[in-house]
Amino acid sequence: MKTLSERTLGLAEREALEALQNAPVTILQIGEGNFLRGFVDWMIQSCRAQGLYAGSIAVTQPRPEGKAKIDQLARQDGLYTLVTQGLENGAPVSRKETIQVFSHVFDPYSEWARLRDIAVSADLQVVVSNTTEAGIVYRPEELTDGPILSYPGKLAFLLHERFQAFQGAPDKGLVLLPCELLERNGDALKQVVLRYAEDWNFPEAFKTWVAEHNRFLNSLVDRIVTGYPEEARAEAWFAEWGYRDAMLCTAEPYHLWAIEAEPEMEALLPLRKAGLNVHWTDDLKPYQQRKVRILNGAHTWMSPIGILHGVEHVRELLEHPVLGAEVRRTVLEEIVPSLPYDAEELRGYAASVFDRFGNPYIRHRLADIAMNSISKFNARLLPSIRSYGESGKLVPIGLALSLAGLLRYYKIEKQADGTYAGTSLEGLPYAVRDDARVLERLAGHWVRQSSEQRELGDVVSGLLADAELWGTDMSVWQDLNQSVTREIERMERGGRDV
Ligand SMILES: NC(=O)c1ccc[n+]([C@@H]2O[C@H](COP(=O)([O-])OP(=O)(O)OC[C@H]3O[C@@H](n4cnc5c(N)ncnc54)[C@H](O)[C@@H]3O)[C@@H](O)[C@H]2O)c1
Ligand SMILES: O=P(O)(O)OC[C@@H](O)[C@@H](O)[C@H](O)[C@H](O)CO
Repeated sequence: MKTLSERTLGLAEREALEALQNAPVTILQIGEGNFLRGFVDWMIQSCRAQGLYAGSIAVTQPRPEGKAKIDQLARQDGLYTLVTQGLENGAPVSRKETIQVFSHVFDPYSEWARLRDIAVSADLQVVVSNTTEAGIVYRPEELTDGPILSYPGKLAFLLHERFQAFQGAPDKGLVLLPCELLERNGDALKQVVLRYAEDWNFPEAFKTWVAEHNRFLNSLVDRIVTGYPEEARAEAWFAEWGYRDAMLCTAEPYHLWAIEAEPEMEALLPLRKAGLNVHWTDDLKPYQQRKVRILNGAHTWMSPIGILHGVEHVRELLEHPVLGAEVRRTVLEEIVPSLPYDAEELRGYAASVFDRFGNPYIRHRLADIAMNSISKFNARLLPSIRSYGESGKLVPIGLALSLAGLLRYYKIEKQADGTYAGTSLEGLPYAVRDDARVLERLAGHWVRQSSEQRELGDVVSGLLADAELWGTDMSVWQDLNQSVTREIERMERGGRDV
């Protein structure tokens, strides 16, 4: 069977592809991952299909490891299939689209000059990225003629080239739209870019141009993009379509992009005009807190606990007689009251989130969500716990249970191959993926339980007091040590799962 490429397209699609390949590159995309392909690229496709957008996207991967995917996408002439499945206004929908938005697909490490040429082109207007939360970080790097390794470093270098090419012209600044799930992601990116500019002794005039004539927009993205489906489902689709697609991506119908900028930005990106659920807003915070604390908080509540109980997917957990009810109750009775917004509206949002989690067409693996759970816990659940702890109130049981589940999940040991693994409540091993220093630290806490024969309560207090992990000392919050210890003991006895 053939693989999706220009050759598998019909005549009209082939003509559209030719037009795309000749379109100006108005957007540079740093990131070949599932999320951008199931969200931003699909939105640009929608604008183009309605004749609202004439530009095209050049896409590169942010780090050397992404080369295989970029090469595959290039072999497919930049084409991939997006299947959107789920409930829309209560009715099932299943849409298949061939996304055609990429006019250039290349590896920036072997084609650095090509990336530079795009960065200094007068056509370029926007840079979008998604490099995970780990991508927007400062790591000291030597200034060379390129390639620059990190994403913010690349951006600092490329903006400097652009600044020089246009002699700092105010109207040649770019709009930067990072999609990483970091609070105020635009501000974070700008800060790191300016730090590289400082390190590399770029002139003050450049830093002023970056700060004043480039727009680093803060935004909040919301869509569950589950990437390549299970093998059997993919194979069934390929048989039906008559071609294979290694870049196939799946997503839910729901989407929201809240962007802190004035609605006039539509002149650049006509997203609302295209009928997309995009909100230009002057205050992102309510969107951010609502989504991260409710949707992502529920995900991070259920992943460690679910894995410990042998549950594999989000929907399966929601259907679990004990855990499903408990996660709903925790969100509605503990997380919602901890947020400073209209409770009715928040409950409505939570209900829509549970509907999305119950989407029968997508299987969202808890093991995928569980990656980097410590930083996720800190961003998603800890703020709710803190709002009780710091006001001297008892941390309610569902939130204490989330912490108990997390700590028990990270009861890990280093394996011969350098990876870390834990053991589920049923005695089955599972792999734990997180930052190397975090894993070492957590394994260290737990190893003391056996080597020094310490009580579980002592290990839990040591863990809660470890501000290196949480950025705060949680052991000072009323009775939290006791309730977390009690929940771990109860879990070990199978107490909540009968
Ligand atoms: N998938 C979703 O449902 C979803 C929804 C909203 C937000 N997000 C955000 O998108 C991010 C990526 O999700 P995805 O589904 O596209 O995953 P993915 O694995 O398909 O893509 C990850 C991307 O990040 C890059 N990357 C990974 N680690 C990096 C690092 N240390 N430095 C630079 N680049 C790095 C990879 O090269 C790749 O481009 C998530 O971390 C999350 O913040 C995902
Ligand atoms: O993508 P991650 O790994 O940062 O987080 C896993 C999920 O919580 C996340 O992808 C949500 O599905 C998404 O944020 C929904 O918009």
